[in-house]
Amino acid sequence: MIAQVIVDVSAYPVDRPFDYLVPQNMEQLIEAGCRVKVPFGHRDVLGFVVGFVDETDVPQNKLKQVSKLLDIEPVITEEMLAMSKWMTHKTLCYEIDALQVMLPSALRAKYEKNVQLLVELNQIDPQLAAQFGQKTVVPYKKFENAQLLEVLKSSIKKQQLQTVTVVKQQGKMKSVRKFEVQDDAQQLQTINEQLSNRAKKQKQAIEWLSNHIGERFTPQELLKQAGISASVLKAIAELGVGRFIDEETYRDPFSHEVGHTKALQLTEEQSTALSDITTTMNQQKATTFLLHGVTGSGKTEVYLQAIQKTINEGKEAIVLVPEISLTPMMTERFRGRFGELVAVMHSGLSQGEKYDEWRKIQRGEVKVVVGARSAIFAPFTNVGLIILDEEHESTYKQEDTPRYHARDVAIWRSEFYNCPVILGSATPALESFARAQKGVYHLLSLKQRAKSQALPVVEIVDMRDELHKGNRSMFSISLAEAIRQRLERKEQMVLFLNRRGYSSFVLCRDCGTVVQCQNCDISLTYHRSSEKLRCHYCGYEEHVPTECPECQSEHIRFFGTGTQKIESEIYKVFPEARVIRMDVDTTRQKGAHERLLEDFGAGKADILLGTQMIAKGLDFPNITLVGVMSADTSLNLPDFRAAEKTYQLLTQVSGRAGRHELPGEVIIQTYTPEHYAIELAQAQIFEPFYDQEMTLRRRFAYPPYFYVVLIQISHEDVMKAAEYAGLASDFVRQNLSNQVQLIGPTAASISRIQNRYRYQCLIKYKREPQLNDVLKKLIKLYRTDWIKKGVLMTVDLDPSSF
Ligand SMILES: Nc1ncnc2c1ncn2[C@@H]1O[C@H](COP(=O)(O)OP(=O)(O)OP(=O)(O)O)[C@@H](O)[C@H]1O
Ligand SMILES: [Zn+2]
Ligand SMILES: [Zn+2]
Repeated sequence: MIAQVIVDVSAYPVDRPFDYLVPQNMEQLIEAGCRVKVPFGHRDVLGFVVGFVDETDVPQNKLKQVSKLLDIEPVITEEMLAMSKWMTHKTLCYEIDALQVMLPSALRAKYEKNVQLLVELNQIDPQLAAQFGQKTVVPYKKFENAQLLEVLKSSIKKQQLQTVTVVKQQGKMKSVRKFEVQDDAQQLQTINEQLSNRAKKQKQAIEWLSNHIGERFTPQELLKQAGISASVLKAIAELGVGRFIDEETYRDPFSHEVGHTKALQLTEEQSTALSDITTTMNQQKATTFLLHGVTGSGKTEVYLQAIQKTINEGKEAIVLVPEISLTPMMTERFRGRFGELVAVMHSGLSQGEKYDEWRKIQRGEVKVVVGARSAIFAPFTNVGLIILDEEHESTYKQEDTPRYHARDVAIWRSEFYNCPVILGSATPALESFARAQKGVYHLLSLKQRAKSQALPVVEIVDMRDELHKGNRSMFSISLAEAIRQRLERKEQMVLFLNRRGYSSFVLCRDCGTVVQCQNCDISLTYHRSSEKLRCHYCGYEEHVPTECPECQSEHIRFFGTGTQKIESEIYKVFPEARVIRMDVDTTRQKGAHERLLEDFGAGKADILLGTQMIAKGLDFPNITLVGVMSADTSLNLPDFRAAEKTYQLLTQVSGRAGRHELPGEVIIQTYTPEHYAIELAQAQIFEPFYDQEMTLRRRFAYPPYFYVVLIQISHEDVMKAAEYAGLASDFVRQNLSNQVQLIGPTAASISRIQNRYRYQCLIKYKREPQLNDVLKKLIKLYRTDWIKKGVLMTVDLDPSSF
């Protein structure tokens, strides 16, 4: 028996299956999709068994044996093996990368395998039973050493036993150091009385702590709440007032219970959409739906009821949400409906937690997975529905190899299972809407909000006028007035800071010029500590200018985009306001995201201030005002999708207002009110924006009219980078048809990153049957030759920006 193995070595000549002899004692155990260890060169490497052959061209004396079988049940299903072939072709990656991306990182890391007893000991094979003794979980190694793997495997098939894998956590369990006040009030009093009156601070501390017996605090909390310093704390701990402990912080991925929800009575539009979807389910037809519904139209309820049907039929559903914001609120809505049947997968989970969720999916213990991009690889084997919420989000595209788009994987899987895909959004990607227009996708529209509320009224404020009127504050007169009203009426509001693209930059308030790096096509970042502007890509620095390089105005200054700065400004202007700030700083801690939103939902603050992470998915009844501090920051990105992204963001964030009974209002502050993306976001109707943007895409030959491929070449030597970029583009030109538009080689929009010069060529094409083969040959050239000369090349068949 000969196994074909893809080995974990990313190098060109290795990107194919290798033949290995399967030792006799492994023949009954090994299956396609199992991981193995095989000798490669002078060492053992990890590999995946992808198939078996009877004969091989490898001469007998060169044929090596599989050294170790790592799984007796496959971790990669037949479906995934087929998918990895497709992905390798579609994204031009190594097959090993395609296989690895489908597995949780725990399966690539160190782990320990155990075998667990599921039935009474006397029900299983006596040889196996002997290994257990008094225990119910014993190391897998014991069975391996006793050469019992075949018996074990058949016993697992009968569900008498199961393998359980414990990830060896890198580093220790996470914990925080806390002070636990002892719980004997009497004793505290005694300690206090015995203390000399001179130890005033210690006495005060003990008195305060006497009201908190048995409670735990971090030293920081004690300092903040009771003014107890570290040294005082140490002293009283020695007296026996309490003790320091390490409290475990990571537990359940869900921080609390969720109440159960029932299916809502659907609106007419919702039920039409749902019935179109269920019809294709009944017909077992792979159909991709674009569910285009205005913000607050109740797309989620449509998802929930479609999933219910999927579960009723004994099938499974995959729900993707963008990593950035939806996870806590969204997962709650799914858990509220489907309870224990839901697994979650997002980057906030520890490696071990992720692996546990993955196992629940693999064992079929859950029926729904809600997760970020990589959850599209959930190892379900009877998928009945796949949903991509906010399908336009660029995070669905992986920017590293394998450069796959979750939407493409979803459609591939739906064809495998003959089930529907729902792409949902209020602001679909242009590509998706174009496909729906052409009938490739089936368009479903929700034009009304679920409770037939009006969309909020949007006002655009020209910040240049504000300055000319003498208002130097970061709040326009309109926005300040609107905030004041909400505070009076005790309604809630969202203040949104568009930080996509850059953090803090210098902007001329007269003409709107932003100071850019002289080497890179990117704005410079302001650094307060050194009072300098620095380029985050190439390191270029300059002093903050005193006048505008374009119009010589003196009104050029650091534009305070930091949320902290806005927060302190709010407190200055509205001292009574209660603010919750949500940005990378305040959400770093696990669970912080949920907690802040919960507090806001419970009315503990008037203003939710934040960045991208608050733009979507929020559904709070009391929000009646959304303020956008500066709309245009994302328009300056070197990206053909900059306008589209800005429009999407503004529409999404506007959609947070007035979703329930109270009407909503939106105020968008901008320095470029005349830009169509901003003007059209005011109306919140997608089609006019779509038409206008499509006109431009056609004129400049961008997607969706043309497909694009981006080839990037980098080298430490600028001449070499240019030279190889030239070779790459010549190669493409000579081998493809003359219908292709080739742009470049040019210096990349960010021309140097970390001392590597970057050149790029852009291929635009409509139909090019040879494309993949030609690119494969180019990659071969690179992997066999150029790479040795210090060149790095990447090929992206669907770049999201360039
Ligand atoms: N049929 C219905 N009857 C009553 N309320 C509904 C119905 N469908 C949805 N809702 C409610 O309307 C609100 C908006 O729905 P939902 O959040 O699902 O909209 P959405 O389209 O996903 O919005 P967005 O894209 O803006 O996040 C929610 O509070 C939801 O509970
Ligand atoms: Zn630079
Ligand atoms: Zn200027």
